[in-house]
Amino acid sequence: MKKAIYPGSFDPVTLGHLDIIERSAKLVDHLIVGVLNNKAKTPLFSVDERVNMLKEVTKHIPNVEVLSFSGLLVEFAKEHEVNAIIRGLRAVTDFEYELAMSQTNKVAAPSIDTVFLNTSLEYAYLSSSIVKEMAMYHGDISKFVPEYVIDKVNEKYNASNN
Ligand SMILES: O=C(O)c1ccc2[nH]nc(Br)c2c1
Repeated sequence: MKKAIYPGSFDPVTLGHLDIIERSAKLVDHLIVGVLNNKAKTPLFSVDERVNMLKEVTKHIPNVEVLSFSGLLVEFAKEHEVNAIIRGLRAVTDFEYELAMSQTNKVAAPSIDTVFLNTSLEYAYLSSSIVKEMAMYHGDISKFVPEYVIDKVNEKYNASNN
């Protein structure tokens, strides 16, 4: 059984992330979407909120499981006996960091390879940070995130403006 993990912060999940998830799920028997609970950062959404949004927007994909994790990705990957870590590459600028991370992870877990998927061109510019910046200034984010996520993001900024 081929298992992979697609890790990220997903703060919030974007259409770019969902594109990678849908395509990755076709490549393996089971895909874990791993939501990083990074205590060093202050995300807009709690880890539970991010997990719940991902569960909702991936419920149409039967072989996808959404889990959160703290600490090292490779330890979580070993614990779940995955064969591969999947990462999306939007542009050349992503590659330097991703290459360093994949090489580090390979040393830490030689049995686990990192597999890169090119982000679809329509989402190559997209990031969670851009979505949050647009929403902060009440821009239209409907082309950037799944429909279920639109209101969740806007509520965060409408609440903070009151
Ligand atoms: O949203 C982000 O910050 C982010 C970062 C890096 C990324 N690579 N592929 C995708 Br989709 C992607 C998204």
